[in-house]
This record gives sequence, C-alpha cells and structure tokens, in this order.
Amino acid sequence: MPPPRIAPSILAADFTRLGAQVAEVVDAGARIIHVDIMDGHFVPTLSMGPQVLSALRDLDLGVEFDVHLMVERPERFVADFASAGADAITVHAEATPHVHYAVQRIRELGCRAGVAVCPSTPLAIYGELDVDRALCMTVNPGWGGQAFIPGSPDRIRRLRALLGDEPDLEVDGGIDASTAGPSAAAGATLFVAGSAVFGAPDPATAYAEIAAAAGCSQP
Ligand SMILES: O=C(CO)[C@@H](O)[C@H](O)COP(=O)(O)O
Ligand SMILES: [Co+2]
Repeated sequence: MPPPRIAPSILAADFTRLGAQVAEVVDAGARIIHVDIMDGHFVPTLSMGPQVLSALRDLDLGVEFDVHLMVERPERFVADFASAGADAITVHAEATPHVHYAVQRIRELGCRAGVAVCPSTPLAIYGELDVDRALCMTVNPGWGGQAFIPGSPDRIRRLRALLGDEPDLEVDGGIDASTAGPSAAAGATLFVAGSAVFGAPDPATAYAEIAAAAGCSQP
C-alpha cells in the first residue's frame, strides 16, 4: 500500500493569507494540498476556481495539488484544472454518466485520476474502473467542519478490499487526530484534513498530530 500522507484542505484556510497558511503546513511536512471545488449545483455551496490553484502553484512550494471536483459534469473542467497546476484530479461518480471518460481524459492531461463517492453511493463502481485514487467521503460533500460519519471505517475496509493494495484510498471529511487512526487501520492512505489543521490555533502542531495518528513517518 502507498505510505500514509496528510493533505491539508485549503477550504478551511484564512484566505486573506492563503500563501502563508499553505507555506506553514509545508514547513510542518505536508507534501500534498487538497483543493475543493464546489459549483453550487452538485453541492449547494460555491468555493473557488482554477485561478486560486494557479496562484498557489506560482508560489513554487514543491507540493502536489490534489483537486477534488464537486461539480456537475466535471469532464468539462478537467483541462482547466490541469493547466492551472493540478497533479491529481478527482471527479465524483455521482456527477457524470461519463466517469470512465473523465478518468481517461484526466490521465491524457498528465494528471493522476481519482473517483470519489458520497457516503450513500454503492462501492461497486470501483469494480468497473481503474483509478489512481479512490476518494471515500466520510461526510456529505459541500461543507467543511462536519463530523466524521461513524460507519466510515467499515466502508473504508470494504473499499480497500475492492481496490486491492495498489491505489491510494483517500478519506475526506471530519478527519482529525481521533478519526485518522481508525481510518488508517481500515485501509486509508491519504487523509484530507481541513478544519482540524487550519482551524487549529497552531496548524503545524495539528498537522503533526494527525500525521502521527495516521502512521506517517517523520518528515
Ligand atoms: O470535500 C470536502 C467537503 O466537501 C472537504 O475536503 C473539506 O474541506 C474537509 O473539511 P473538514 O471536514 O476536514 O473540515
Ligand atoms: Co475535499
């Protein structure tokens, strides 16, 4: 299985000092930054567009950008995010009838391809797809700061069994120092944490605590 990694989500960052906040978690050891894109349709909320990603990319912090598209018909936007600097792009299985095409397109654009599922979506779709990353939502998508759904470790375990050892299994929503451990034990390898990192008084310490709970080796 891939080594465990933590991906701080900038959705919870202070946007008046976004670059400094990202630099702070990079100094603490983060090598992946999670970027949540919400369209007001697939999820009721709006977040940001590719301009924010390209601004972060221009900081040259040497990190990977993990783009989570919570948008309808995400295949329309993958090229925009690839040119803005995405390293991995994840689309929701519920957001398009053309998931296979979206995965193919993301790879053609030179990015790693992920497919995400909401908490009520059957996991069987992964049996039909070859993905670099499977994203198991551990809250309903659309908002930061929600509580981890308690049945998630069981779902993560079933998903890991379907995927085999190779792909990253990403968990997203309510991940903190208490939920990262059970998620890791169930087979998760990539841990998105928004409010537990950027909502903490000291994001670097919070990052280190979640990393330790997830079993990450020292940066
Ligand atoms: O995709 C989403 C929410 O839909 C996330 O990536 C959130 O940004 C996670 O936030 P926390 O639950 O960690 O506060
Ligand atoms: Co996300």
